[in-house]
Amino acid sequence: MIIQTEGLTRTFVRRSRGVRRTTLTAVDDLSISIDAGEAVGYIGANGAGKSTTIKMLVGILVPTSGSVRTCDLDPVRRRRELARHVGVVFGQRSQLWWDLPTRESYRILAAIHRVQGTERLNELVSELELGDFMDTPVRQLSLGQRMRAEVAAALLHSPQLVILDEPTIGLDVVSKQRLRQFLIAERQQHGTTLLLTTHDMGDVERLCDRVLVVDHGWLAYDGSLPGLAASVDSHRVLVLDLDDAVAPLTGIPGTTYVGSEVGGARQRLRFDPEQTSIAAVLAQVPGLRDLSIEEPDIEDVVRQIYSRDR
Ligand SMILES: Nc1ncnc2c1ncn2[C@@H]1O[C@H](COP(=O)(O)OP(=O)(O)OP(=O)(O)O)[C@@H](O)[C@H]1O
Repeated sequence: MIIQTEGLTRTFVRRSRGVRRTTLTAVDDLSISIDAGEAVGYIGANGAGKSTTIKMLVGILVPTSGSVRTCDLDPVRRRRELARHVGVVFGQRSQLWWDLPTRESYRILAAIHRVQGTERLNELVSELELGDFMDTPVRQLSLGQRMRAEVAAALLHSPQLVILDEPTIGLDVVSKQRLRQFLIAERQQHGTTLLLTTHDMGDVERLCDRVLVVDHGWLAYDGSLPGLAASVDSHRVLVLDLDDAVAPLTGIPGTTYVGSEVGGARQRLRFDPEQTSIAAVLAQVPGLRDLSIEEPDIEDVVRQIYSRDR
């Protein structure tokens, strides 16, 4: 097991107007297990408790109660040893030296982590396409270049676990794609475990085979991405193209009429796969020319989970 938490909880005491104290539970009784080689998306609204969890996983923050083990170590007591097994990328914060040429940061990091030889660095430079700006000071890099450089910095010591906090924030489509492809390949080649927080559902769809949703500090969902869609009211929608414009197709069992276009020649019906089958619905549709199915939009699904009351 790479990450194991049991009842992990962290509270913060806040003073309002200097006198009254309120206690905020940022992470609430979190129990999760993540196996070696998994790729897990950790998602939740702003302030849901994602960063607080990550800080406890890497030993920056001490839990109020409960237990946590990362790479089989107690992160607070064995923080330095843990750093050898974990790479962390914080989208907003840099671990590179701003005024030095990019390559110098790698030289320093290689010394800190006692990385022998240049084989790993060469691999990262080639796969993340860093070659063109290795001699450029970090502060002059574009956001996309810098993010790739950050990922290389976090992975230079070949960590077992890579934690990425908003790795694709602000990146253009091509840079996002490149970074995602790199992470997929890194995981395949080295069996690296990935844990990423993101507000970009594309990251989760492309990179993760498991998703954890945290809501006000507690775990609202743990499972696959398709399962997440099924866990809320997210029925699929049948889009029917008909030979002729007809009156709204209301009243087909197991379906709800959503709307029509082209004067009624295209109609949308929401259906619940547990109540009816597509075949049964189509048997009642006159003059069907074409058909498509709209899957639930994952952003909508997540929005519904966030807005759900506890
Ligand atoms: N050092 C602190 N002192 C007091 N409250 C804190 C502290 N750190 C975090 N919090 C509070 O704990 C809650 C969880 O914060 P956290 O940063 O973990 O959320 P997050 O899910 O990472 O949010 P975001 O998506 O905005 O990064 C928030 O209400 C935040 O204000």
